[in-house]
Amino acid sequence: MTGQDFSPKRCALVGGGVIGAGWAARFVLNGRDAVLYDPSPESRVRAEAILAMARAAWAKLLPGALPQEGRLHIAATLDEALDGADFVQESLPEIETLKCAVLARIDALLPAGVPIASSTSGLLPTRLQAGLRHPGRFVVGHPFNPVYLLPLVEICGGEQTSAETRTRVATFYRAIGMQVLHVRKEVDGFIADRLLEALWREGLWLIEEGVATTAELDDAIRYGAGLRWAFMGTFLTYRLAGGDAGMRHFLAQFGPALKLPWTRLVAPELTQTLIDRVATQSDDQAAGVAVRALESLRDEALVKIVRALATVGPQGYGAGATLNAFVAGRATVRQDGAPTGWQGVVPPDWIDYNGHMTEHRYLQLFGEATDRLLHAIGAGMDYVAAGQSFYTVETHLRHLGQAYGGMAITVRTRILDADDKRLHLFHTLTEAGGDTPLATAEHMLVHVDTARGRGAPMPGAVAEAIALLRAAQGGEPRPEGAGRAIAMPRRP
Ligand SMILES: NC(=O)C1=CN([C@@H]2O[C@H](COP(=O)(O)OP(=O)(O)OC[C@H]3O[C@@H](n4cnc5c(N)ncnc54)[C@H](O)[C@@H]3O)[C@@H](O)[C@H]2O)C=CC1
Ligand SMILES: C[N+](C)(C)CC(=O)CC(=O)[O-]
Repeated sequence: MTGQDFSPKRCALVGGGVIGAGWAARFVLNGRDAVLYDPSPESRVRAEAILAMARAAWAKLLPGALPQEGRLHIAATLDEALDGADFVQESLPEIETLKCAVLARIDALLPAGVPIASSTSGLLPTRLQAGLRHPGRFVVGHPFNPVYLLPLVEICGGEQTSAETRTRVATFYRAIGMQVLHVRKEVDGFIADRLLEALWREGLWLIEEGVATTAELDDAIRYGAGLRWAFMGTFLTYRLAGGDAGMRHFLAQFGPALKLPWTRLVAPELTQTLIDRVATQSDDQAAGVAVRALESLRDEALVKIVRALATVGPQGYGAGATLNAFVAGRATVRQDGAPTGWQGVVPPDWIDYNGHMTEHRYLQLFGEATDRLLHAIGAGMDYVAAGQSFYTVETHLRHLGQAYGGMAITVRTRILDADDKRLHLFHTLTEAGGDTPLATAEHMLVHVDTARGRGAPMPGAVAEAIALLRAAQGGEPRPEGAGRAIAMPRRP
């Protein structure tokens, strides 16, 4: 067994604070049932509030590709949460003794094959798994806040973690849109938190020394390095800072500064004076804006950054590439031969001054529906990277009704015709569950050898996939409106 087909349906969450509730939202939005246990009386309200925020963010992050939601259930006991669970994500407070005690109970209650992942920010998995009867199924899956939007998750196994557990958990995280970073060697704080903590230590020292305030430290990041970190990180950025000679010149020029006493990297003592100073500066910085409002600002910015990165280069870049791969991976073929088309909710910023979905969004979502069909016939991003693609050469769009903000809509795609170089598609947009077309789009696509920049016959596998889809759609009548041209109505 390789673990590459691991796809849990019922996920237990143990601990439902910031991180546990964030995981629950990601699971639910990916069609998994999330059963959360947290003795805090606030856990239900918090989990529902975080799910509502996550739902709003995903509607903007993935318009058209929203999966069918799973259910969120709040369990009264740990036993109830674990009953029938096929995956467990532990997000208890960062206290090793507490985690070990609860993990031992989880281990005792669960069948041996169910993986258990811990969200710990830096505790060593070898220590957390030491008291378990089945330590091989335990692994660290360290996420980043907000879990429902940031794709990164670090996977770190302990000495007894099985290779199968790592693969299974990584497979599952990828399937729910995450970017897995395997930590090669067990180390306190893993990779990302060691970097974040170094910055945080230095920041606290600068505050104690009176060099900068919390707001100034944040400005030093968000107007500069933070912008480039979103897509290149430190090392690729520094390669570019080395000019044409790249990293070698960078190291030669700036390496000697490593010997200078620039950074302290030693956290100052958290005295009451320092705590008060940091907290007061943070209150001033927030200027009375509530945490919820800051969270919604953060989510809006993250969604826009990731969507922008999805349009960089042929396949998207950084987190944008992860998003594209996630969306493409969701495109499958239904039993009736139709690719699972675009489905989602019309976001509020798609509405124009007439109160309807604005014109160019129709073309966007019909274009995305075309991309899903191309993925389904084996002509997705890998295909494009390998030098072949389909170009749209003609489009006819009809507006027959109105889509409004918040309306759940779907696009269904038909292959009308195909030959060795051409693909003739017809998309129909309806309200979800309805039959009345609100808009249709007819496209002619040509198969292209992109390196030579000219039309070329499709490879056999793609032609076969098209033939299979057409055969499956064979019984359906030709859609009304197919082949129509724009013309003035005939006058009597
Ligand atoms: N907050 C963050 O930015 C991040 C935290 N983490 C890690 O995630 C874990 C959880 O952290 P947060 O969610 O921030 O903490 P939190 O304090 O927001 O939530 C912890 C929750 O655990 C619950 N709890 C306590 N004892 C319990 C028990 N016996 N059974 C079930 N629930 C219990 C508490 O009621 C609380 O709601 C920690 O290991 C932390 O290091 C990981 C990534 C980021
Ligand atoms: C502060 N923290 C160590 C809990 C942070 C993380 O673990 C990751 C994050 O979200 O920054």
